[in-house]
Amino acid sequence: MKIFSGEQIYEADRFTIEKQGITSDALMERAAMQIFNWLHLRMQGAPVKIHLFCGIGNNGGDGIALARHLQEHGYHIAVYVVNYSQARSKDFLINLERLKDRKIWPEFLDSDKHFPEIGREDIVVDAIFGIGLNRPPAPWVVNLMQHLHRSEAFILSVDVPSGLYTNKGIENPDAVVKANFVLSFQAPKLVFFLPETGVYSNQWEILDIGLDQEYLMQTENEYDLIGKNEVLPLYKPREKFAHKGSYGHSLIIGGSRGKIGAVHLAARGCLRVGSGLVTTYVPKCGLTPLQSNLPEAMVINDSDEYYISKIEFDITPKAIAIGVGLGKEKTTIRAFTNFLKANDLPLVVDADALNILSENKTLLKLLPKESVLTPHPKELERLIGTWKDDFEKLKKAKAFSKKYDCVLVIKGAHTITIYEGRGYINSTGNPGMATAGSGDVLTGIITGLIAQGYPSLNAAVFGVYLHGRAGDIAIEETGYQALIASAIADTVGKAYIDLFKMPEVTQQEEPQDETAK
Ligand SMILES: NC(=O)C1=CN([C@@H]2O[C@H](COP(=O)(O)OP(=O)(O)OC[C@H]3O[C@@H](n4cnc5c(N)ncnc54)[C@H](O)[C@@H]3O)[C@@H](O)[C@H]2O)[C@@H](O)CC1
Ligand SMILES: [K+]
Repeated sequence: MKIFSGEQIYEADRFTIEKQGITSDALMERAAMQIFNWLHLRMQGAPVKIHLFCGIGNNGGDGIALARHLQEHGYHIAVYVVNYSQARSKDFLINLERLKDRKIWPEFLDSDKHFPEIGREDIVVDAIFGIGLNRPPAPWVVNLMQHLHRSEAFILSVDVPSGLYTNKGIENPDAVVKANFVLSFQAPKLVFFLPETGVYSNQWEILDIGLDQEYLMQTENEYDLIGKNEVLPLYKPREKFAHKGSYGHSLIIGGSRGKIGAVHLAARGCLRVGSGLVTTYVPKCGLTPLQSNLPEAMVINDSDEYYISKIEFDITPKAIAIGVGLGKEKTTIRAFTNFLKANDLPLVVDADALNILSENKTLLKLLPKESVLTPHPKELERLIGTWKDDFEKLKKAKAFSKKYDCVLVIKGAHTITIYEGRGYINSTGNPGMATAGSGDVLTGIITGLIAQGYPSLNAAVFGVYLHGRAGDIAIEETGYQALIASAIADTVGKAYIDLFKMPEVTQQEEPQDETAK
């Protein structure tokens, strides 16, 4: 699913209005109607008090129009205009008049003197700011936001949690509404997926307000949200007359004393994702545990007992992973450097191999084209330097990926894969996956996909998706806390099967009513 910038959404808005020959007010009416339908379907007329806090721009206009529909259906509402500016939008004013025509008189708030009482069981609709926020909210508006939070009422934000910018980070964490649910128009917003801003939109859903499909299809976007529909075209089916050699030989180099498990987990993910053959390259101490616990994997031994000291092998793998459990012994750094100088096979670089690269940046130039690097946030910081907010992080990550022609997989709640100036945001996974070895499994999965002939970028995007989906399926049995990395690897099969499951049929929403009287 495409993610658009704020400007692109405004442009889509203008384009739609012109092409469909409608007014901007009609578009606002669609938006309000969609939110109303969503709420009405769930509330079924329940006598819960709904407090609507509406700004003076179009986000506020959406809220005011929603208030009218709620009132017409007998809901118990209270409407407030958060009067932070006199520059009211045209469509806000049109809807305010419609409200007054129905004898609904909003309360105007313009200081922190009289904030309304809100019960814990009430619902708050946050339509204070939308994607038009362009400067910090006034202090009294920040206080109002805190008042909303203190009420502990359920907060439903319209389009975005008020106070979030679409193109920069947060200046004051108190100046953003923490939404329980966000109903966003037409396309998800990038801020929902970034670690600093994503926490303000706990759950979200997209409402289709009929923006022009042609515009949406043709507009080049920088970020995509990756779900089943996006990965299905990447999937390579197995051939009837294939043999294990057809699906590639993966080599996993890593491990050190006490960290052989990391190699085991990577190899396990690699096997489960379908690599035809998997060989591990480990210090001598890794031989017995690997051979006894993972008989499907072959083992090549380093000459050193406890550390990788020389990387030499006489096989020709189709993909190599390096770094899991590797450690940073001097002898290992030397071996890694020599390996990089000689190697031209596709690489997946993780963990200590990334740390060695960060400390010896000249080595980065030795990476083969389209190598996949899989840093977690701390490893990323060591590679690209610090950042002031997530937007700057993405900018720096793109520049790094361009400079070294590598696919950068930024691991997190929503892992983002960066390549050629674009970002692919993963939608699968859960907090249970923040567990030891989960990243090793991912490294193995991506390597196994490259070995099977997937281009690096596809392997990264698809691998991250499968890894997250496996975690999502696995927690159905284990819950978050008890999920361990080997279970993620062992559930990759179910994640594959799940790719071809039809979505369950959801309840039909009520038909739209676009008549604004
Ligand atoms: N195509 C779409 O997506 C549609 C968007 N609509 C709504 O329109 C919203 C955008 O509306 P607007 O552009 O009017 O902007 P907002 O309603 O987000 O903001 C209100 C206005 O206040 C001003 N402002 C910004 N920051 C301020 C601050 N800190 N203090 C005081 N004033 C400030 C700005 O000039 C801005 O235009 C969307 O988020 C959405 O809710 C809908 O009405 C329907 C169509
Ligand atoms: K809002």
